[in-house]
Amino acid sequence: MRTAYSVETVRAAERELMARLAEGALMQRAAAGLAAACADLLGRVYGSRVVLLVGSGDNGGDALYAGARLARRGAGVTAVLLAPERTHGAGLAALRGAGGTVAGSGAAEELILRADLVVDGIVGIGGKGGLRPEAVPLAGYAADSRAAVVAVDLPSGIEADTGEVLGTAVRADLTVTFGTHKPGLLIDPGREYAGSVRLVDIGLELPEEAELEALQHADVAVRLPVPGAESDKYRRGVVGIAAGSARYPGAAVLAVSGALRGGAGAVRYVGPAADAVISRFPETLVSDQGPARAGRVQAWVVGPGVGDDASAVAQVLEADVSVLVDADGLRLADRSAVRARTAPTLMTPHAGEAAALLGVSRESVEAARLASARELALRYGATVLLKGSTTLVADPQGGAVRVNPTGTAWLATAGSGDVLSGLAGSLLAAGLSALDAGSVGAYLHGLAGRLAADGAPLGAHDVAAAIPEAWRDIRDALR
Ligand SMILES: NC(=O)C1=CN([C@@H]2O[C@H](COP(=O)(O)OP(=O)(O)OC[C@H]3O[C@@H](n4cnc5c(N)ncnc54)[C@H](OP(=O)(O)O)[C@@H]3O)[C@@H](O)[C@H]2O)[C@@H](O)CC1
Ligand SMILES: Nc1ncnc2c1ncn2[C@@H]1O[C@H](COP(=O)(O)OP(=O)(O)O)[C@@H](O)[C@H]1O
Ligand SMILES: [K+]
Repeated sequence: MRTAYSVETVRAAERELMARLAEGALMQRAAAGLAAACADLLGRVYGSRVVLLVGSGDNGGDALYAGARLARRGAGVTAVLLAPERTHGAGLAALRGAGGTVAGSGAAEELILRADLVVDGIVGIGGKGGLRPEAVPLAGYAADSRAAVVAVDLPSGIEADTGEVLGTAVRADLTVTFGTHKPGLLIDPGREYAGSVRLVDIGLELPEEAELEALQHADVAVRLPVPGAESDKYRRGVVGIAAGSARYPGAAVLAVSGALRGGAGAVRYVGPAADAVISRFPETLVSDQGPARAGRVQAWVVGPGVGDDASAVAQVLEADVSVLVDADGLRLADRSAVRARTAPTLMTPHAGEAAALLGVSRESVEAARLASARELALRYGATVLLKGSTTLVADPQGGAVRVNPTGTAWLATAGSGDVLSGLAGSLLAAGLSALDAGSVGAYLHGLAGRLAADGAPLGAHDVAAAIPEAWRDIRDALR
């Protein structure tokens, strides 16, 4: 499991550790890791041109000490100081002692454009409210330069706790982060600015419960439902799909296609698209009765393409089994009916649907994904899977939010959300908790999307077809 902790938690762990270590030891650990990562990226350190962007805090101190290490290995290192009178003194002395130089901000543009490597030490976890005006041009020069850009701890200008980007931020090829990932490195839009992320262990002792968790292959593998010798189709779980309409029969077909590959023993379809479903997937059990009379299931999926069938949504919400609500179902679901449920509920909005439920703009959900997912979970008393470039899954009772690391923008294609709803619903029917079904479903779906796309456009049905390959890839992690 990859985890991320809030700034407050990092600060507390840092204080606790610093009390036991010699002064400056922690910064030396950070700087050593940073310098090693820069050297790896440069390939050849000797003779390379390195520019340090140095702010007024310890983030700038890290950059200066790392710069000193690179200068001792023969790099030409120049520091651009944003606040010369408040620069980390010992760090600056170390750089100068190693042969590094300091340039005024007037020389910054030319230096950065000619550099091989730019080290962004403008601001780290002490930053708030986006880049200050004096730092904005430097981010622009770094973006225009052919130099590799390495961010110290996090790209300056992204909010460490949320991934929000207020105005301009530095775009990094690599972020070298200390002690733990910060939430903003895993959640868009911040994640996009971070490039690849390298974690340097500086010995922080962190609490059990993280702010954010990203499942990895091994974590998913142990959660995948696998039939045993005693299994039969009913014991594996039956998932009911209430989806589709005369206008949108395809949504039903796609949700069923995901459900058939999600580990349930049987898929029961209820709705007006039974002919389309059966002709594509003859193994589906179909019913033309409403969900309340369709026969037993262990979990329901309701919503994809149902149009205005509020009755199907209301019937499903009354069922005493796990329920996944998606798409039209989100619009039609009565909030008090969702809140009154005692069995688990998983809601799967994209940013636009989440915005409508919260009564805010889509842009504000996209800018503050973590807060939006948490707020929705609280309001509805349901687990919320917020879809998009970094899919998040939040439980209503709090705890670590799961962030999905496997997505690909190729998944932004009509109907791929329907496949996800069937898939995650199937995992619910197989017995996973709402948090696990959502996060394991998103992980499989993202990986299937990557495998199916392989760098080229795909259709939603391709994602469903690639789920078994994704599943096998994950299972192999246990071998
Ligand atoms: N925690 C750890 O375990 C370890 C932490 N370490 C390192 O320390 C870093 C944290 O250092 P930090 O606390 O000194 O804060 P930092 O990020 O340098 O920024 C504060 C300074 O920036 C300024 N400033 C603020 N906002 C700004 C903005 N928007 N745009 C521009 N400037 C802005 C602000 O100015 P002021 O408000 O005072 O005018 C203040 O002077 C951390 O990220 C990591 O790199 C490692 O060395 C070892 C282990
Ligand atoms: N930029 C993106 N990067 C990664 N995944 C994305 C991106 N955009 C959308 N997705 C994923 O694609 C799927 C789209 O679902 P949804 O918006 O419900 O579309 P539809 O209603 O057409 O099925 C979701 O799983 C979502 O997380
Ligand atoms: K930084």
